[in-house]
Amino acid sequence: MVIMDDLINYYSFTKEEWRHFHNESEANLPLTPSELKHIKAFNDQISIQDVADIYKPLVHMIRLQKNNFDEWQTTKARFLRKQVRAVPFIIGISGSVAVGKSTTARVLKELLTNYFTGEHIQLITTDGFLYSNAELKQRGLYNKKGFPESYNMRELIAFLNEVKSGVAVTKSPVYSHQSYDIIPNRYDIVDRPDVLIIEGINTLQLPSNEQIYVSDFTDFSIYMDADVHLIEKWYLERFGRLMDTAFQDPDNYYYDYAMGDRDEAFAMARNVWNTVDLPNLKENILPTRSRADMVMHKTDHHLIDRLYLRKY
Ligand SMILES: Nc1ncnc2c1ncn2[C@@H]1O[C@H](COP(=O)(O)OP(=O)(O)OP(=O)(O)O)[C@@H](O)[C@H]1O
Ligand SMILES: CC(C)(CO)[C@@H](O)C(=O)NCCC(=O)O
Repeated sequence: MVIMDDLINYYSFTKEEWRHFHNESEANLPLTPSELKHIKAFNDQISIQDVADIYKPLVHMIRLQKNNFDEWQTTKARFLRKQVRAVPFIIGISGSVAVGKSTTARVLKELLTNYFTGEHIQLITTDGFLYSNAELKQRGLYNKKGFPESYNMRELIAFLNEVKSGVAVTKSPVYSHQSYDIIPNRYDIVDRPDVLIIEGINTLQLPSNEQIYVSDFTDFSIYMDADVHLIEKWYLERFGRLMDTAFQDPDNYYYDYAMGDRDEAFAMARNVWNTVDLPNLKENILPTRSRADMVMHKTDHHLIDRLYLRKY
């Protein structure tokens, strides 16, 4: 297997090296109590040291990149004698199921909202573009949820095209982990954001039947990476936590498992990991890693130990 250090087109940094890449004024800005509260509210296990060491320089770098992006959009519009308009900057976050994409996406949203004063930052997940369970069953894909063919990529790309084109009120369908299905007629509204973060296992994929890809719309892409055995551990740990919380709700898809034998429930979860999520990681997600602008590598306790930044 190719490891990232082998790739000649990436800079590789330890956490210690990376944390020095900041702009002095921002580095001195402490995390505000309200930011800390928000971050802890959605994940009380996250390392706040990582938020300071990793995400603050990252947010500063994204600021510089977005400034460049805005300038080029203006220059290009003037060259083409078109009206200058704000074009959303889109950040894609990819990686395995349970590697921590949602957590990273939410931390980033929180920090961007605080540091990009006055700008409108939105976050969506590609989960909403999965086919419904009924449709998946009809297509013989029910046991392939998360695989490239289980998503309506055409709809996802049309959505991103509308967002980039400046269409007001674009609709992103909603997936529920509670019902394990798409919620009919429910949408998240994306309304001309300055930055849109799009999180999902397929944000770096190249579907074979499309001419245009999600990555054609992203301006910065991040791949969350970790050893597969650790990711499996996190998957099962999360399952255990959900067994004690969300699955206790009679409307939850996994309610019967939460009420039944615990070992049996874990055997089922292990089986889903081994037959769906792990093969998907190996066949369809990991091969997209070398297309990312940045790879964040995590180790025990979700701590980030290395970062890779594309040189060119
Ligand atoms: N930085 C972190 N610190 C501590 N725990 C974390 C961190 N990131 C993620 N986790 C935990 O790891 C598990 C998976 O994280 P998360 O739900 O963010 O993953 P995901 O990649 O979005 O997964 P999925 O694709 O299944 O939605 C969760 O239980 C989450 O609480
Ligand atoms: C919705 C996805 C595909 C991606 O977030 C994932 O969380 C999922 O449900 N995978 C299917 C197998 C499983 O339940 O883990």
